[in-house]
Amino acid sequence: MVHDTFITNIPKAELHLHIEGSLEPELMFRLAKRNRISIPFQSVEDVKKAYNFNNLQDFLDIYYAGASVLQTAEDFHDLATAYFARAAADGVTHTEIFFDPQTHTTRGIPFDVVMEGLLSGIAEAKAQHGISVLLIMCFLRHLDEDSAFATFKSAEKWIPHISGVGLDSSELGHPPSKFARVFAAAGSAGLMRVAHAGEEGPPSYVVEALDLLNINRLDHGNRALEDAALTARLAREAMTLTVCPLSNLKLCVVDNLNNHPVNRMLDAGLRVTINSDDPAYFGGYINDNFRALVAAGKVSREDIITLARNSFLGSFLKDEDLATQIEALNTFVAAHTVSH
Ligand SMILES: Nc1ncnc2[nH]cnc12
Ligand SMILES: [Zn+2]
Repeated sequence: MVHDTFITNIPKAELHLHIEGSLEPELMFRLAKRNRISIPFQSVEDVKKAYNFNNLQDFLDIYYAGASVLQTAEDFHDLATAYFARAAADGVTHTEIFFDPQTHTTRGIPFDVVMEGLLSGIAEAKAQHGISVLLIMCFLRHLDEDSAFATFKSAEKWIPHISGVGLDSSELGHPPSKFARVFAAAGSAGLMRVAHAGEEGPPSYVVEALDLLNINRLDHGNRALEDAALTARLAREAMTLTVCPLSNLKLCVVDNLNNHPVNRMLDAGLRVTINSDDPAYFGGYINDNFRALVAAGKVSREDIITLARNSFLGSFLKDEDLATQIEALNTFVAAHTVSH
């Protein structure tokens, strides 16, 4: 396939990855057995057959059920290290992962157990793969503001280990405005802010995320394209969009990758990045997303370089670390440029 090894090896960051969405069926079975949890599937094939979704909610119902096998710090450690190994093999040198504390605390799993497991997984991955990792704690938008504030309170002692807050789960009917106050509190605590908006929700949700949540980065953002003034604003403000092509396909945000808006986004001057969202559920990790776009004729080799560069520019890396990552990318590109 065209650009295959180039995609594999180009240094890149992943900025939209739900760690719970990287739970592969094999690990789900292993953890179910280890923790004596019953899951409504007989086999790995059975699980994979269930991964047919008509919309975001269809997926979320299965995703939350799958997360029930995660019980101990060791489980979160194993989940995280499996993803980091896979990402490193895909040339990911930096990743900013989402985790959903409420998915676990509402089942009686303490916040501290989640953090201890993830942090030990991160330490191991840094040592083994040299990958750098930042953590983004997401609030579930189908739950209320009080629950988000309670989560934020539980996070207090862990704040030095958390880079930002995010907003995910069922978008329709749960506008960003619902979380304006908790995002303001997070901002005051020095945290960065991101939000899913415009995945299924209207362009007005993207405007709310910008104006009421003061986001530093927009997750998905597809439907922003329906509003020309909003698109121009996103380009002018150099807002990074974390776009997830295979997720969009699986959740019927697009009917076909030939109709994916990534090229229109690039043409509009948007700072687009490519990400896998929930790779265990959507049939591919980050490079599978790149490859699918190339196969659909959506992106060129030059675009791949732009997308990789955007992934670092849109990251929350600090100056010196950002410069190091960009330098490694430039070195790679220079070494892989055919001179005429
Ligand atoms: N794509 C997505 N949209 C909203 N919430 C999510 N949680 C996990 N994946 C998600
Ligand atoms: Zn997502």
